[in-house]
Amino acid sequence: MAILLFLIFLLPLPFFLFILLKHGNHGCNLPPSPPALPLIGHLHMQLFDNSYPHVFLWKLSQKYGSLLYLRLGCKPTIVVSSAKMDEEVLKTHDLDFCSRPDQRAARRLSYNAVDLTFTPYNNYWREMRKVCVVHLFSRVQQYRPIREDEVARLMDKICRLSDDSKPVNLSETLMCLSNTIICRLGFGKRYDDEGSERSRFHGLLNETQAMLTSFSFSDYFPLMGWLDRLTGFHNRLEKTYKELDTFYQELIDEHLDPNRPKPEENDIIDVLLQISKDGGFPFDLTTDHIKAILMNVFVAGTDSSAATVTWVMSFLMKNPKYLKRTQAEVRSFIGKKGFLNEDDIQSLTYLKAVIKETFRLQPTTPLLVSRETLRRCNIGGYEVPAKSLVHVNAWAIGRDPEVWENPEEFCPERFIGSSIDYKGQHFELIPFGAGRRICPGMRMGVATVELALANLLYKFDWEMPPGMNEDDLDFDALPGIATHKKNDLILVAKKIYD
Ligand code: HEM
Repeated sequence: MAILLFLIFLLPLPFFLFILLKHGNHGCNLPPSPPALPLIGHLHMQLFDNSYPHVFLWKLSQKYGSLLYLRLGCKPTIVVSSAKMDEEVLKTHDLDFCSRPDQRAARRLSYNAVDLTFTPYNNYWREMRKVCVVHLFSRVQQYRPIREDEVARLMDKICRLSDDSKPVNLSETLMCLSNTIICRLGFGKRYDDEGSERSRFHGLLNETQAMLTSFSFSDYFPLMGWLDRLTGFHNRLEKTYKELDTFYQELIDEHLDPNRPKPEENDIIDVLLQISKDGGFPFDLTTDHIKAILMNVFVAGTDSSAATVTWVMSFLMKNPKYLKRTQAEVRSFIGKKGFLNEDDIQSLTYLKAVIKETFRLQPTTPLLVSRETLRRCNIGGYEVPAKSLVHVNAWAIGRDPEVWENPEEFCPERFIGSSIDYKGQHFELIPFGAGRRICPGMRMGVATVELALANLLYKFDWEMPPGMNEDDLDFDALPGIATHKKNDLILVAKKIYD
């Protein structure tokens, strides 16, 4: 089968050569690049390297520089790996770099890019971003009761496990927490922990993430898109699309049911249906648009916060000195409170420093900040072709030796008294990206991370399961859009008071 595929792949060789010549160097001064193979360019390199994509690209940048050129099939690709270069790309030249690549799975699952995340930069994106920021992402405070209620329920669940001397699978419980928060604020539903609807949602989310990160021939060899049918990519994508579409349609139908009780707080579907009814959007806001935005909120909003809290807990367990210090700060409320709310958290400067340090160090896929150049431009003395795929490697930037002292160390103190934050003004720390496309859900994401983490440390002491110690903690990551820990983080919680 593999040989057959390879032969089929070689058939349109003349077309390829034509395209390569068309997209070739043509004497332009491209950034440094490793040697490439004919046709596939550098696509094979990742295949034969066992490292994670962020580590693999970082290693290449150490050899070729912080602005690196790769050719992935027919797609010119730029990799950015230093604070200085990402400032060039995300600030100085943001307008040239603020589009998104047209990728097959993303296009299909976003109803032909009528969403916010996968839409190219144009007037439509600007209007869509405005509507989403004003009506959805600014509602951080309105959704505060949902976050506080869900974190309180999580604490109760961990208390019960602690009473029964059972270990806590933090990776799993934190995923459940952020899924539940998104389901409640997205479509006003709270699924049972073990119910079939929850596993349906979870399964759909995993499949969507898998499709968005799977290899498709059409993304790198536009004339070979038909090979996606032979590899099974096409059928899998269509199946995922149909299942997701049915899921969204059921939710929208429930919201349109005149007998539905009026909710206390409008969820995202309510808000979008209202905008569509009022005509408050310069383009038609159809059901497809609403479904596409829901996909963005699910994909971007669920895993990332859960993954971050799990990484923070892993780093703290590995570094007990910092765990104790964070707990000491959080526990200044003892005797006054049973639960820390979002007001209490504002004063927790050390906890915030720990979160920043985790953002700097946690494994992050370079896919997260994936852009496309709108036009040909000059960066750092090099030319970047129009329609280049751009990967900004936030993880590599977090260890840029020009800005970080001892970049390998976990040291939250580096942020105490420092003005550096992750809000898009400091290009050495960009977990949420920067510039026009910066994550609009940052405040929502951070609110969940801070609240969950503060209460986990406030209410419990944490230990490794019996027979294990901190040397058994690993920091292996899973590939995906949000980078999760490969092995679940399982710890024992000890209640510090009743
Ligand atoms: C810890 C949590 C989160 C992290 C680390 C994160 C990270 C990111 C990053 C790196 C980008 C790409 C930015 C760029 O290209 O410059 C992004 C975009 C985006 N994020 Fe987040 N995010 C988080 C939470 C959320 C949440 C909670 C939501 C929604 C409820 C959300 C919605 C989005 C959307 C819609 C975009 C695309 C924006 C556009 O293209 O205009 N994110 N996020």
